[in-house]
Amino acid sequence: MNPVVAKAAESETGSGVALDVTPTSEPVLCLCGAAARVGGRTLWSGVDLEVQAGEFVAVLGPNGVGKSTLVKVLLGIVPAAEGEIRVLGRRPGEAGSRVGYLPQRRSFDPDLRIRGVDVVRMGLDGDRWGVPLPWARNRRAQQRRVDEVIELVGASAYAHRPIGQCSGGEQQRLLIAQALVRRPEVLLLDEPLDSLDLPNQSAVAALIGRICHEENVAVVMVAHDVNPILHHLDRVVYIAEGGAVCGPPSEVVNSETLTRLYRTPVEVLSTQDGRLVVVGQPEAPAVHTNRHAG
Ligand SMILES: Nc1ncnc2c1ncn2[C@@H]1O[C@H](COP(=O)(O)OP(=O)(O)OP(=O)(O)O)[C@@H](O)[C@H]1O
Repeated sequence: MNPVVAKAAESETGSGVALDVTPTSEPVLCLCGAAARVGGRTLWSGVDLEVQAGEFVAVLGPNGVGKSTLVKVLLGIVPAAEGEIRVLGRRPGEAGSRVGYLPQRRSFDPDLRIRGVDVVRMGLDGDRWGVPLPWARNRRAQQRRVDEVIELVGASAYAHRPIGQCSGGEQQRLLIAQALVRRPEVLLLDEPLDSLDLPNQSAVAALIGRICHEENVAVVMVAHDVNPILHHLDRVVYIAEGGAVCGPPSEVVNSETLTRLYRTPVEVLSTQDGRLVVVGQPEAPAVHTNRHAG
């Protein structure tokens, strides 16, 4: 269930057996025997997970099982009921801007005049109510970073338009830019593909995969549908009433494991190009309540 972190290779020497320990980096996220309880109810327990820098991990499972709660536990918004949680070697909530967060999607009012570039900038100075830092040198550096991250997510063409006039996919890229603007080492994304059409789902999934692997950012992403992200993923965490399973997609995303976890027949098919397709996975509801706030 838990990925192997420490690797020790035994090598024969003339006088006996020596331990040649291969150095491995510290995991950026670590849950050990973690449990979450809300409203007096245990949502999940016994969750073991380690995430390394540059790994893309999806949190999957049916509605209401506690996927967003897992993200909130990592953020320190919801305290873990049991177990040990470390985020960049510290307790949840203590790593500050080293952790980027994109909450579950809220749509922007079409009449909202604030520009995409301003929304991205709020990732830098939102805690100061968008009032820029006074020093000109800092302002220039901030502007450069805002431009850079907008370029990174491919939003330059529309970043100066009012965000309410941008499409759902464009808004989502700008929000990802906002979450990235402080160069986080960990990015926590709560259903960033929700309510996007299929081409946008795969474009945004590819963007997140690229940021994760090229910028060495550890990404934990809550998702309902594994298909758009499957071929970018390093690991998945499946939570269901039957428990939680962590592992590489091929070990977790298979008919037997998912049928057991979902307690309903789920079939995983393999396409000619080696991609997995999940069929029969319980659908997300058409309407989401806004209980993710806070
Ligand atoms: N503060 C709270 N008090 C009581 N119950 C809560 C609280 N927050 C969440 N819950 C409940 O905990 C359960 C898990 O919620 P969570 O949002 O983590 O699930 P989820 O797997 O992300 O769901 P979805 O797929 O529908 O987004 C839900 O039944 C929810 O109603």
